[in-house]
Amino acid sequence: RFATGPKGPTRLPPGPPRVPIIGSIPFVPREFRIKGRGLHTPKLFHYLARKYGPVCHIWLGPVPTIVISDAKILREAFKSNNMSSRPIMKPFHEFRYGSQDGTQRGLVLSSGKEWEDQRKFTIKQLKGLGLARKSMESMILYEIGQLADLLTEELDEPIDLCFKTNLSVVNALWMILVGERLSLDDQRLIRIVQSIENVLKSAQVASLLALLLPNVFKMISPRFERAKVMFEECKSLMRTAINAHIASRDDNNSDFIHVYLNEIDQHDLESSSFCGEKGLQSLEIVLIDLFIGGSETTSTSINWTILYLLHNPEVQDKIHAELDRVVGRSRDDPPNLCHNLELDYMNAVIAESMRKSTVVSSGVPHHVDEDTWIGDYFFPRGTSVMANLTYIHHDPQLWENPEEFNPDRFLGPSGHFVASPNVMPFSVGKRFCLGKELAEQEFYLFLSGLLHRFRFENPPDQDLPNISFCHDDVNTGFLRYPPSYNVILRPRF
Ligand code: HEM
Repeated sequence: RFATGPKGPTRLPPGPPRVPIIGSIPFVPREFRIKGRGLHTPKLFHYLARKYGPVCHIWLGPVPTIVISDAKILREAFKSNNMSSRPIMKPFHEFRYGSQDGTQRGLVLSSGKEWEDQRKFTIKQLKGLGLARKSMESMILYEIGQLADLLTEELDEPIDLCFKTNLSVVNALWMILVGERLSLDDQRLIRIVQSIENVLKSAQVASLLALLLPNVFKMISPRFERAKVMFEECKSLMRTAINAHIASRDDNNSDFIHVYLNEIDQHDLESSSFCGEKGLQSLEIVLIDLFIGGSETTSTSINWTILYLLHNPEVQDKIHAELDRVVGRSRDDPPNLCHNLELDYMNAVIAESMRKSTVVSSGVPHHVDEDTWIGDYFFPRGTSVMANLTYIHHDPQLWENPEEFNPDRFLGPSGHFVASPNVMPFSVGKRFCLGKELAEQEFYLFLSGLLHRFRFENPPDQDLPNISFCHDDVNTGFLRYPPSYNVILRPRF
């Protein structure tokens, strides 16, 4: 396990004290502990960064977690091979065809050669399936058209957009991965979206503690059983889709499941994660990882952006003016990927929204495999490492008035969009989000497509929810959700 001295791992960076087994939890100030829901991780990590500096630690149970809150150090650290695996996450290996030692199938929680092989294959296939080709774009545009038509039936009245955008984003992914187009009221689609939502909501970061004390957690927490049921539901949906592909193997088919099954056929070495039954299990979990990784993240980012626009109507006016100038005002010609190059203000709004919302607020934990120095900071073997992305996105040394929603910070002197390396919602380094390119394209196409068709307004009787970071009381989980709100859609033409 970790490099220990008589009092635990040697040379940990600064951090709060701890007691045996439950670690630093008793020393976490009350304001960051939310009854029944665990720790408010984004706020707690902010507090740790301010109190203990850019690299500090906290004991979440019996294992120390190092929290990196500095953009430069994070880039260096996550570039290292020594920090690109995941901590052993028992008891979740039980859901994911894992072994007793906690190793598991799939992309998000696997490590070593299995992770490398699965990641390399998935990235190659996502590209091959058309990320760079027209087909992917037209699939997403079709979904946006469907969503816009559905929303047209609910114009001029307050609606909650979240579930609808989520349905649409999952449907686009379903088409890309499974090769099947579902209608937005298809009961299967609704079940998939609900199951993914439930898995994510039951997997709070606070249950990190649970991961670290797996047997205690399993015995006492109803959350574990709930998460297990939800995950099994997702698995059965994926297995049905895989079996349907196996039953009708068609060489003209080029969706993800099809190419993965072809890959399984190429492997007969038992040690390979693509071999035989293990390959089929890997495919199931990879699909779930892609759906879980790619659905709520994208739709939640869209929902944050719409809320920022309700707070800043002048920003929405500028977007509309730019869309009218670059794209025009015809329903038959929605914004596409070529327009993106000319939509500087839209790109600035997206970057600012990604910065402010940071939907995956602390990334996914990494594991230190070998003692490692990053500059002056020592990372002992066996510790977990988390990226304090929300803090980096609000770091006053990087951002002027970080609480302000100000897309202009990403415009150069001639009004062109200038990206910043310090906006890192997809994390950085060896393990950065493998869906980044797809997510960026979807986010841009959905947002610009909806804004092309509609104007978003705050219902007259609704007080806009407070969105400042210190008022965020809802977020204890892996994802940072916006507070719930309604919106009125007005047609633009
Ligand atoms: C706005 C949308 C998204 C955001 C903000 C986001 C963010 C992230 C972050 C922060 C990580 C953790 C990286 C790390 O461990 O350092 C991650 C991992 C991952 N994401 Fe995304 N993501 C998004 C969309 C997507 C999409 C569309 C997909 C796929 C369809 C996807 C699939 C994954 C997978 C499979 C991983 C695990 C990668 C690995 O462990 O190697 N994500 N994402």
